[in-house]
Amino acid sequence: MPTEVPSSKSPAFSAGVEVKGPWHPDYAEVLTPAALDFVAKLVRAFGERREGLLERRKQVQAAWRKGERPHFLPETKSVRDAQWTVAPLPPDLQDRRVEITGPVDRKMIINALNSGANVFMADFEDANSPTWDNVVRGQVNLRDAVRRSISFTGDNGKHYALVDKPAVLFVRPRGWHLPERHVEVDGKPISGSLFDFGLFFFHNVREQLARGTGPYFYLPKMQSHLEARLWNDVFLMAQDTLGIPRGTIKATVLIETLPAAFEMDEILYELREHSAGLNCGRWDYIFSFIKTLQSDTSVVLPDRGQVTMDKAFLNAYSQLLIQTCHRRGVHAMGGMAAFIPIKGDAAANEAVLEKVRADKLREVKNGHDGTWVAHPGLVSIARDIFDANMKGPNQLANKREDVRVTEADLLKVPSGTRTEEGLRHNLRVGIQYTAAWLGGLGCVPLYNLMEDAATAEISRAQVWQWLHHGASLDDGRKVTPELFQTLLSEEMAHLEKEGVHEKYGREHVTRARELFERLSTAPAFEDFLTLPAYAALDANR
Ligand SMILES: CC(=O)SCCNC(=O)CCNC(=O)[C@H](O)C(C)(C)COP(=O)(O)OP(=O)(O)OC[C@H]1O[C@@H](n2cnc3c(N)ncnc32)[C@H](O)[C@@H]1OP(=O)(O)O
Ligand SMILES: O=CC(=O)O
Repeated sequence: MPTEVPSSKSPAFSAGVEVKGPWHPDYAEVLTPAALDFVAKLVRAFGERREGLLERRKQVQAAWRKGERPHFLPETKSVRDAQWTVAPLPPDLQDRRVEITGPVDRKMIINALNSGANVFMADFEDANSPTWDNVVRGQVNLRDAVRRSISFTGDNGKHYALVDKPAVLFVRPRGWHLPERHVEVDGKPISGSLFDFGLFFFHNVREQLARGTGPYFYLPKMQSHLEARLWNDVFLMAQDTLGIPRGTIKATVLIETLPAAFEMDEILYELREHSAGLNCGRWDYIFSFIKTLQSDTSVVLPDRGQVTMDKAFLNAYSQLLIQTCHRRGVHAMGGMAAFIPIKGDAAANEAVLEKVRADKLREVKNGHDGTWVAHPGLVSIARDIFDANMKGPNQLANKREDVRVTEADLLKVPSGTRTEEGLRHNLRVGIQYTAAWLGGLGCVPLYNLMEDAATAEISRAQVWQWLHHGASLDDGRKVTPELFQTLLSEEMAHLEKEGVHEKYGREHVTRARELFERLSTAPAFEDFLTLPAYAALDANR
């Protein structure tokens, strides 16, 4: 949680490097002049290219709006057809059967590293609200975690420290679209990705190598292999600058946008010296499916709860991901079941665990090499399924040559119903999550599900889509602005009764409602919820 930020002076940074955020003495551990020089070097080398790629996203989206569709690229056919494999992986990345994820909160980092999972992915992206304090303190926490000196004592006196064999650490920096406005280089806010990656790499790479592990990353929300090429070039410069051998960094790319699913080979190829495979980021993928095909009236999805991994388009993408990774000799990671344990209701809890088991069983049988869980209470559930069905450390030998996935398979619109309750659920979840996020919490339990930026994006994108296309509900009514306003008022009253205003702060709920309403009713689809939300986030925290 954010802590009070006393005012004290920051050190002098090099010319052109400015820290705009409030200063706390604890930050001095990571916001050193040398570390920020390193980040600034990356920003100066790659900032413009990043901006160009973000501009390219806009142009490509404009073409999709006019009816073009993502497709396998003719110009990279030779990459897809050729025989090549990615560089071998270090020993501690051979077996990744269970990975836990979570925000960069100090207590949660310790809990996750101690959870018994093979890997912990510390998340500056979907599970983190990027307040200044969260992102800097997150770096302090990870620095201490890498050195195994991290500890924490809760208000209740409970003390937390690391076990002897913690999980292997991965870090997910923010996606290319997100800025870090509290640091400027040459008068411009910098990239959140380069800030998160650069600081972590600078402070920890040597310590990690000395401890027999390495700098491992998850790379989110990429839309093309050109964006992967940018990451690869960042890695090369980062390693060269610190005198670290090329290929030391390993990164797993989340395939969590629809266009990226058409460029999986190409993404692995760009990163082949640094690749640690691909992961099915299913929640963002569903969001991206809506976003990419936003203007197509025939692509109006059913209730969020019905868009499950057995739907044809999701099944096709996960099978193609497994086939692609195994052909290239690298791990194909499964995704996140959003279920979390239910307290105080044994039967409901068992039902949830059964759903998680079924999800993990589907993944391991398809050939995934590991999977994600959102909560320590699910580690053993996922492990038992993978232990029983995956005999070696991974399934790289299972080439899945039987898989045939076409462009049409990846674009197949899922069938199902749209209901008033589905619409209400999206309103409740979208507004509550945004309120929590504005208060500094990037991941919250809502109605027995883990909700983070990716799942909230689905909720708000669906509301926009249903309104924009005047979608029909199962009872024959159309989703009109009037119906939206009626349900929104009722749901706000419902949230008040549930105590949400007290829990997340009245001001945050009010701002979340305003934001949600504006994005839902806007004529044009907003690319990311977190961009306008970042503008609404208190810059002094
Ligand atoms: C779509 C995607 O991008 S997925 C990746 C991003 N999402 C995530 O990483 C989800 C991470 N999960 C979470 O943040 C949490 O599980 C939540 C917010 C959903 C629920 O958290 P809580 O309400 O605290 O759950 P609960 O009360 O059951 O937690 C019990 C204990 O487990 C800990 N815990 C829960 N989830 C995690 C986690 N993912 N990592 C570490 N510790 C955790 C809690 O801190 C708590 O610890 P304590 O008993 O020592 O106080
Ligand atoms: O980041 C993961 C996802 O499912 O989205």
